[in-house]
Amino acid sequence: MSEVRAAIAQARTIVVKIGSSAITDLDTGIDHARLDSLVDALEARMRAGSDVVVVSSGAVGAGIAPLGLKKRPADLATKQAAASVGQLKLAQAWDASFSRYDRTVGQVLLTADDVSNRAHHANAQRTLDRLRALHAVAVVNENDTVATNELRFGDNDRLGALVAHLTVADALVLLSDVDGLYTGDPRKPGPDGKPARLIAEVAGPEDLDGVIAGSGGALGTGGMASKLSAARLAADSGVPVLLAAAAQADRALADASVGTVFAARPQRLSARRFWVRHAAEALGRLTIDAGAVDAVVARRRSLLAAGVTGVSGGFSSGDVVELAGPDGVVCARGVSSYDADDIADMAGKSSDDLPSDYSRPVIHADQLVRT
Ligand SMILES: Nc1ncnc2c1ncn2[C@@H]1O[C@H](COP(=O)(O)OP(=O)(O)O)[C@@H](O)[C@H]1O
Ligand SMILES: N[C@@H](CCC(=O)OP(=O)(O)O)C(=O)O
Repeated sequence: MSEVRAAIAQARTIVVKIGSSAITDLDTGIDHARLDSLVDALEARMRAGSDVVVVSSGAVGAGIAPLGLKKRPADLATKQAAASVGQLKLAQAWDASFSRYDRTVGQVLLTADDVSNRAHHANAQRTLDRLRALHAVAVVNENDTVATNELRFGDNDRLGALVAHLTVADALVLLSDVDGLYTGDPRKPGPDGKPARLIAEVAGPEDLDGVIAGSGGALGTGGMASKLSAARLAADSGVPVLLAAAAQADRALADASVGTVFAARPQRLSARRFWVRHAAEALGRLTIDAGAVDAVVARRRSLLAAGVTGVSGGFSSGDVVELAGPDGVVCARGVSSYDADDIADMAGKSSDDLPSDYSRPVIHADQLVRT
């Protein structure tokens, strides 16, 4: 067995994210039989000594049938109404299923701000830790009914990876309706007419060359692209990932012998750099010239005012901003040393031409993370 599979099989704390398609059905809502067999596998893993945190999608999926809707709603208000009906049913279903084992369940609904704001972050972390200490299973989802389009996690694969970071988990398991990562969408033939192939292990980004990450099913949100970016996020925090079918949850959780595994980077990013790169909301953008892109990306230098060509957003010093090159492509994120208005005045000026109050770099190298 590969080292990555062994690490996942032996992980002490494990976050298991379950996709909508694994536990809900458009016509009938929650599939209780499938949920029960998932809980059987989760309970077995807990009895073997692991702490498990569940990230469960399915609120919108579970609300569709009770509201008499025919398909996953596209507009925000109906999606939120469906989530409000469905989340109640989902939490009840998890509770009922775990109660077969006398196991207590706690519902944790997070908004993006709970993770991007460092003070709230500590709060969410404490709640998850305390539930774990009290031997209750946390069932986490996005607080869909209050989240707006601008401030969302985007999808629960990302939420799963962020929760893995928050709980300093040793592994993240993504359970879906597909049994792993394929070279292309397994529902379609590849560009060469041949069927897509399952990839057993992704050691690094080079193994993803040529892979086509397609969209999801009728109930899923992000499709394969969101799973790949969640795997990258988890890798940055030192957490290996297993992507497998929910129907194979027993094997996925018992010995990680199915699906696709993604290796973690050998050294996890520090909590601060992880926050700058992945968790914080960028409150503005600095456009920088080609020389500054080279300094920041290739030479890992601080960003000086001379290389800034444009400023957007109403951010303050201490906020996270994106850096984009002349082509508009974001190349880094960092913590700004100044307010947006000050940078607009400083832009393009060399350090010698700036008053002494403005002698610090716009973003210090220690506060910059390449994307
Ligand atoms: N390269 C790929 N490998 C595997 N599945 C893929 C790929 N491209 C697209 N898919 C589709 O992504 C779907 C899973 O995404 P999604 O529906 O969002 O799942 P979930 O609800 O579990 O989050 C699969 O059903 C599969 O058809
Ligand atoms: N928070 C949403 C889930 C969004 C989502 O990412 O769904 P999925 O792609 O099925 O994991 C819900 O509970 O319906």
